[in-house]
Formats: sequence, structure tokens, C-alpha cells
Amino acid sequence: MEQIEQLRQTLRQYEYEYHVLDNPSVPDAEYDRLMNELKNIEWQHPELITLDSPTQRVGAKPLAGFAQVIHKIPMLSLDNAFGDDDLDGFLRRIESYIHVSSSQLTFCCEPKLDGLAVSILYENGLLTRAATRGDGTTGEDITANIRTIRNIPLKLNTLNPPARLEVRGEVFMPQVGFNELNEKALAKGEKTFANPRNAAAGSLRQLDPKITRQRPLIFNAYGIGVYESDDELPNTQFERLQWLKSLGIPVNDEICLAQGRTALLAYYTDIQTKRPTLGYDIDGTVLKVNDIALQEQLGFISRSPRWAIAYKFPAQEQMTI
Ligand SMILES: Cc1ccc(Cn2cc(C(N)=O)ccc2=O)c(C)c1
Repeated sequence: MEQIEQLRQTLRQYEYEYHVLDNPSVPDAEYDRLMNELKNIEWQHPELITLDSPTQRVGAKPLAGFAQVIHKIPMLSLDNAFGDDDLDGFLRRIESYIHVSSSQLTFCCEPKLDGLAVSILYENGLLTRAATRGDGTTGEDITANIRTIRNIPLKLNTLNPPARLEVRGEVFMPQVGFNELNEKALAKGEKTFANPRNAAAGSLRQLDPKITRQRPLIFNAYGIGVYESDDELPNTQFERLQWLKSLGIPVNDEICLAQGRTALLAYYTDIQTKRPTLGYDIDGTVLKVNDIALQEQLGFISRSPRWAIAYKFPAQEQMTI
């Protein structure tokens, strides 16, 4: 591999360690030195610049507007009729539909991140397009802004990438970053955001990626949309998320498997207990039937899946300031 690609791969590895594993192997100054070295080489030889170079995270100029993106596979939102249902209603519907006791069913359980759902498309391993959920069918093209989020890889960490992989997940802003952003905005007499979710939404809807780049945004994947490859995907939700992780895509650390009602309640309670210490806003948990074939058999009730609910916490009493 030629020297410049070796340098890029090293920088990708350092970014992965720092932004995804939160465990850098080199000091910031060393990363900075190598990044400046790459920038100099590309400055002298612009013809060598590639879409997936670590230097290509910030778009050149602000957009005039956002193009529309049609989602081939609708992006569902769990906040609908059956979304935040009670657990027993959810389990009963499954049992009566596929005649299996819920005590025999394994669920993939994850925290319900309070951010913005996005779709990120990788073609032959390169990040080529990203979009908001929008109304589930039509979203906005926010590729330039998504490329600035440091824990989102511009290139998948695999020697044989799928022809097409659409990664779905949540972009959110940690509470510390949110508070710092609002303090800075106050100091500059700019508008502040009501909560981290609004701050994340506002940051992704910036027409200038240089502004988005300065916002402390984090991405966590929770699913797969379009997939085109000679290889099959794993058969369960949990294994698919592990596979995404192996490609360098960040997945939340609180995701676990639980079998049966008691284990589901234990997960729900565990996350509720952890909630104040996570460092980011969540508004409950998302419980999904783990087996993909079962998910497909269960399908959807009108627009909401029979195989998943957002099992949310009681609304928190509003802060009185
Ligand atoms: C000057 C400078 C450069 C880089 C960083 C943060 N950081 C560090 C690494 C690293 N150590 O592998 C990788 C990516 C990255 O973004 C800071 C805070 C300041």
C-alpha cells in the first residue's frame, strides 16, 4: 500500500480508538501531527485526495438548501399508536400472533436514545449519502453534515465491503456538550436550545458543515436498511449490531439480550437506574424480537411493528427553574 494510504489508515485507526472506543493509543499531539502531514501531502498533490480521506470530513461551502432523499425501506418511528405501549399488551399480541410463549422469546434490548434518526449509506465501503428520517418515506440529504461527526467512519473497516449497506441509527448530543454549547451561545447572545435533542436537530439542519463540525454530536447505530452483498446478513438483531461494530460503526454499549417478561422488566429497570449517569438523554428502552425471521413473520400493525415497542419511562416532572 502506498505511503499516503498507509497514513490514512493509521489516522482512521486513531479516530476509531478515540471517538468509538474512547481509548486512544496515541497522544492527541501525535494524531494532530500525522493529520497535518496528510493535509500537507494532499495540499501539494490535490489529485491524490480521495472521498474517504480523513481530511475530507468538512464540506467546502455551505449548501443553498437540502436535497430530498426517498427511503427505499420506510424508516419507522416507534412513537406511534403501539409505540409506547405497555409491555404486557406487546407480549400478548406476539403470543397470539405466532402461538409461542413470550417466556421462550429472546429480545434485543436497547436504550431509546433521545436524538434524531438518520440513515447513512455506504457504497463499496465508502460513506456516500446520509439523510434524516423526515416523514419516514422522504428525508433531507444531510451527507455533508453527517461526514463531520467524528465517530462515523468515512470508510468501513473491512477488506470486502458490501456493495450497499444502509446503516440506521440516532444522532444525539451528550448533556455536557449540550450545556457547553448553550453557555457559549448565551455568552455570544445567540439563541440557546431547549434540550439536547433540539440541539442535535438544529446542528444537523445547518446548511454550513463548518458549523455542524463544531457541535458535539455522536452517532449510535441501531439497525440496517438497504443491504446488497454476496454475503448474507446475520439472522438476529443482536448479531447484526455486533457485525456493524466490527465494521467500525459505533453501537451503544447498553444493548443486551433478554429472554422472557421477567428479564425484559429487569433490563428496563436496570436502564432506568443507570439513566442519570449515562451522560446523554434517553426516554426509555426499545425492545425488539431478536430473530429477524420472526420479526418478518410478525410484521406491522398499520404503520407500527408488531415485533417492537418503545417501552418508555413515565414522563419526567418538568424542571422548575
Ligand atoms: C490537537 C488535537 C488533535 C486531536 C484531538 C482529539 N483526537 C485524538 C485522537 C487520538 N489521540 O488518537 C484521534 C482523533 C481525535 O480527534 C484533540 C482533542 C486535539
